[in-house]
Amino acid sequence: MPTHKDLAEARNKGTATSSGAFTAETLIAGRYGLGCRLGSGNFGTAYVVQDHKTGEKKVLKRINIGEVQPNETVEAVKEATLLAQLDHPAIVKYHDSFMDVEHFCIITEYCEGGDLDYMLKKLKSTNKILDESLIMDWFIQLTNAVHYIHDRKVLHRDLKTRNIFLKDKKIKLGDFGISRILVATSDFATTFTGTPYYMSPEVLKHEGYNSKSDIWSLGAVLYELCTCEHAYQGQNIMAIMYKIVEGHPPRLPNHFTPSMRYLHSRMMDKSPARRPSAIEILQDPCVKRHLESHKLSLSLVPKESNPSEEAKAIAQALSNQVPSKGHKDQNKDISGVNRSPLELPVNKKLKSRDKVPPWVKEHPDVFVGGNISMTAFDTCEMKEEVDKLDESLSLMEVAPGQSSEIRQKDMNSMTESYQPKRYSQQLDTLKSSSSSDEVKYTSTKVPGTDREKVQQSHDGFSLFTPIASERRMLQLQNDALRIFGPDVFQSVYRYLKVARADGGVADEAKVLMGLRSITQNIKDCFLVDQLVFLEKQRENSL
Ligand SMILES: Nc1ncnc2c1ncn2[C@@H]1O[C@H](COP(=O)(O)OP(=O)(O)OP(=O)(O)O)[C@@H](O)[C@H]1O
Repeated sequence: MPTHKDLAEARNKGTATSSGAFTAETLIAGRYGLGCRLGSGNFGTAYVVQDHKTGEKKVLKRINIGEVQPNETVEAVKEATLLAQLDHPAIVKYHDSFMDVEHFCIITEYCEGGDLDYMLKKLKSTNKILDESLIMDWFIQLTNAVHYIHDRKVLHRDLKTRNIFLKDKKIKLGDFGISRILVATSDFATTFTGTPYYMSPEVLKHEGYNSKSDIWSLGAVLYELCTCEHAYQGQNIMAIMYKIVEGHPPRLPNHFTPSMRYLHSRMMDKSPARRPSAIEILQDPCVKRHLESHKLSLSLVPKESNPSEEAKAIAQALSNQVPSKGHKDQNKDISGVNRSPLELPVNKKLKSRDKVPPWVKEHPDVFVGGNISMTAFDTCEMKEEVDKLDESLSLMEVAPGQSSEIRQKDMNSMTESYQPKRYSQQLDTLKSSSSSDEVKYTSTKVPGTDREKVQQSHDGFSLFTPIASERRMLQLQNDALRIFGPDVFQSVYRYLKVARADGGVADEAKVLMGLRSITQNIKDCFLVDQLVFLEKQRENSL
């Protein structure tokens, strides 16, 4: 099957790829002729299809969901229908969705220019960068799209250059809502999918996703447009996560105008409250100046339809859907923004391997989600990274004495022993405090003290609580205990606690060597690594 690159090359040469021809035998849903494979992502495979009704080229995303319950199918299609209501020139149009045996299929607009990630990598390889004026054009189109969805109380949640496409030299924000449909059912999993490069500090700390988290990601995309580099670099995913949460946000290089650099610095402010909203960005002097100088003011900012009516319709449709058991407030994002009640159990394969550990069975009230699932983040990207590190490590020549010296030193300095933590008390408090959608303030008990911490929604749009973080820690703890057993888990935990004590900047090769001395199952050590990371964030916040 030809890839996107083959397609692009064929396009440039004005030829068709051999398997790019549409054939009658592969007519899908009685309407779409299967064409070239564009590529595969975390959840499925994308193809170019030809719509036999309209003659247009479109994209088919085929997601293997295994066996689903009929009601889940209905919910998925309902959700997709709602997303189809979004209509904006800078958003990839969502046309259709249907079930095809074990696949959930989504039909979207085709963007022949490919994605920005691919384009920027190509630019980088030829040592080129984009012109500031073009960057501003694209950035404004993107912000416009983000403003459009936020206006309708919908979050993107997965803004990244791989989800931004080019069509007729215009920007299209794509995979819109795909992440809403594709992530596993557990609500906390939704904050931890995909690549970490664009994730805001609050998302990585599981403090909640809100509209300002999309703005952070938009800032990371702007950085990439300006430099052809990710905003954060690191040896592996954990290193990147620590940098995002504990380091200083990156700044645009000096050759960009001060006003643009300043705007970008506000978008990547670690405090969500201080980040501008999408409309504030569009009103920023730097944006206005660009629009004026290019006489683009009206053409770039589309005429609004009736956002509040549309938002109401979307909210209404979502609230008609039955939330999953145990998720009273599941339909509402903590920011009050619509989120899918569906967050469909698409990742059946991943979920099925996760058996509920006895500890959870004994405490069903604690485990609100009722199921345990690894997210795409855990299973795909992180493991890919570990594989890469594993490969590079196996090629490294290490003097035998060296690793044992590290092990001995690190092990000797370990004093903390792992006590299985029970998060139930905090969760009970939090559950009751989060039951109302109108809550603007919430108080939580600080573990181990009789103090109460009051948290406040910073702009009336979002409410940060540590619920998701607590749940995530519980999930990680149980998963790791189940996989490693108590003894190995304890050793891995103690080792990583020391290794990450300095902010996660330890030499990853050394860390891996140390872990190898404890277990051969390096991949799953990252469950413990995440647990240590979240515990550290919690300690820092107390
Ligand atoms: N609407 C579209 N128009 C043109 N190409 C597309 C479109 N949607 C996806 N593609 C291409 O199809 C390929 C697979 O995309 P897909 O969205 O399935 O995964 P991804 O974006 O690479 O990863 P992820 O799972 O993280 O979203 C990518 O090369 C992408 O550029």
